[in-house]
Amino acid sequence: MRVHPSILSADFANLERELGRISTADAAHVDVMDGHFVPNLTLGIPIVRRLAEVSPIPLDVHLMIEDPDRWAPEYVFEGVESITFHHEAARDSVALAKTLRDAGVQAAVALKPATDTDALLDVIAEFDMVLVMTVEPGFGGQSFMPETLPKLGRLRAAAEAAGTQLRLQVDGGVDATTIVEAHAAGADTFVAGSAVYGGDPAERIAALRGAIA
Ligand SMILES: O=C(CO)[C@H](O)[C@H](O)COP(=O)(O)O
Ligand SMILES: [Fe+2]
Repeated sequence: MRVHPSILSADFANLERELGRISTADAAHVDVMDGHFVPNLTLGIPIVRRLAEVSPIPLDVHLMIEDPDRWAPEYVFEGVESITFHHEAARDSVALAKTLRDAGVQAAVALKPATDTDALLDVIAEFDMVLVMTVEPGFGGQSFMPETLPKLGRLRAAAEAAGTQLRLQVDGGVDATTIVEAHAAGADTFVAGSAVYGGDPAERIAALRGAIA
C-alpha cells in the first residue's frame, strides 16, 4: 500500500517545508486545478517544476484541468512519478496515456464519482493507475463517498483478466477510518490531505498505514 499526502491542505506559503514534513510518505499528491474543470484554482506548471526539484519524495500530479491532451505532457519533470488526468476532460485517454508513458512517466486516469468504469475496462492495460475519486473534485476536506467503491472491484477484475499490473488510487475524504473501507474494496494507493496536515504529518501517515496493516 502507498500513502500519498495531498499538499492541497498544506501551507502554500511554505511548500518546500511542507514537503519535508511528509518525507515518510510514498509520494506527494499535487492537485492542479484550473478554475474551469473544477470551480477552484491552485497551481500550475512552473510551481510543479520547482516542487519536483525540492521534494524529498516523488510527485503524484493530479490534473483537474480542461484539455489535458494539450497540457499533461508539460508536467513531465524529473521527480514527477505519475501524472493523472481526468477521463471526463480528455479527448483520447488511451492516446494521452501512451504519450505520457513514452515521455517516461506513469500514466493514470481519474474518474469523477458519477463516471462509471465502462470506457476503461477494455483498455485497462494502457494505464499504470486509475484514480477513483471518492469526493467531487475541487476541494479538500469533503466527506468520503462509499458508493464509489464498487468501481474498484470492476477495475481490479479487468486488470487481472488482462494480466496487467494496475494501481488503484482513492482520493477524497480518506482518513484512518475510511481507508479501511477503501482498502477492503481493492484500493492500494491512498491520497489524504486534511487527514495528514490536520495534525502531525508523520504521525498521521503512520496511523493511516497502521489502520490497514
Ligand atoms: O483531489 C482532491 C480534491 O479534488 C484532493 O486530492 C483531495 O480532496 C484531498 O483532500 P482531503 O483528503 O482533505 O479530502
Ligand atoms: Fe487529488
